[in-house]
Amino acid sequence: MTTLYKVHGSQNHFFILDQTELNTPLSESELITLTKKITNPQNGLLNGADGVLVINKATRDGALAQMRVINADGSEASMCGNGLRTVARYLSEKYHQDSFLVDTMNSNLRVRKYDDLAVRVHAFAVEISPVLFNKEALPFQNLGHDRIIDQYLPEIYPGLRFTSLAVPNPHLISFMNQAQIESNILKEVGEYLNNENPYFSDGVNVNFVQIIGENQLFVRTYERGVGFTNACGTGMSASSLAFCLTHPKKGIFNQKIDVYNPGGKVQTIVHHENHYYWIELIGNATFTDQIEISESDLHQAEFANVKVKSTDEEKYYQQFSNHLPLFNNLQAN
Ligand SMILES: N[C@@H](CCC[C@H](N)C(=O)O)C(=O)O
Repeated sequence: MTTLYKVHGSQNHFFILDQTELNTPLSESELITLTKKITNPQNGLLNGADGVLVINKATRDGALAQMRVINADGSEASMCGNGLRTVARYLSEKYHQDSFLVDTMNSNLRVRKYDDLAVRVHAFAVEISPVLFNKEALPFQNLGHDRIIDQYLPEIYPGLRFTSLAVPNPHLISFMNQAQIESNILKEVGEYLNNENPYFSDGVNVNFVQIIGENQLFVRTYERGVGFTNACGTGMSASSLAFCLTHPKKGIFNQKIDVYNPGGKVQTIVHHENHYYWIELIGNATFTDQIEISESDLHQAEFANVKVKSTDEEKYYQQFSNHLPLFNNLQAN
């Protein structure tokens, strides 16, 4: 038997699979089949999820373990901010360390245990980097720009200004008012750019942002490989950097920014050091369920005989999020 964990960061839900605990790790095709099946909101396990976070032995020196991110559609993402917080917690409890490096697709990233946000709402802070703006890194084409920072892009949506950056997964960000953020525009743009299109050939995570006040944002995300999600950690981090760059009177470098989302709230700190940007993402790492499954059922993505044990952490997370202020009709509480 082995154990899977159902977890969330700001209600961005994942299953954690620790391949180092298995006698035979899942093959690539088994991982994709498992992810597509277990994350399905209708027929998956525990109402599905946005992806599977896979833990392997580290491949880079200095890291405690490797994290891979498999999106719900079976594609692989280079990073996942909300997911990294939950993996950081898992590894912290497994190896009894509070501060360490996690090996991700492009680099080792720093993670550290953070003060609980409320009673039984455990939190971690994680590094989001490297940050890239060039069109090859996203990638984007046919837009007439090498970098997109606060540009009108009528090809994508008339009247909106966009900023695009990779952290290192790709994001397209637009600042807008409450009516626009609550409208159907995100669905339209997100679906268009995550299907065959002339501009973002690998798809892109689309983040629509409402400025609430100084160092305060609300972010709504259409996620590549997933669709609408309650929260996207890399998206909220990329949006915070775009905020500091394009609205410097309200978004301040090196200060905490409150980032609200339909699933709760995180905080970010945008750093600009030696000509490099990096973002610290701070938020909950909530473990809702522990799932016992036999290795052969795991290899076959068969869930009929699993044993699920729920924790009490969701109740405490709900108490925490019920006390957050409401800014629009998109928030869950
Ligand atoms: N929700 C994640 C981002 C997951 C990756 C994304 N779907 C992609 O393909 O880039 C987060 O919390 O950062």
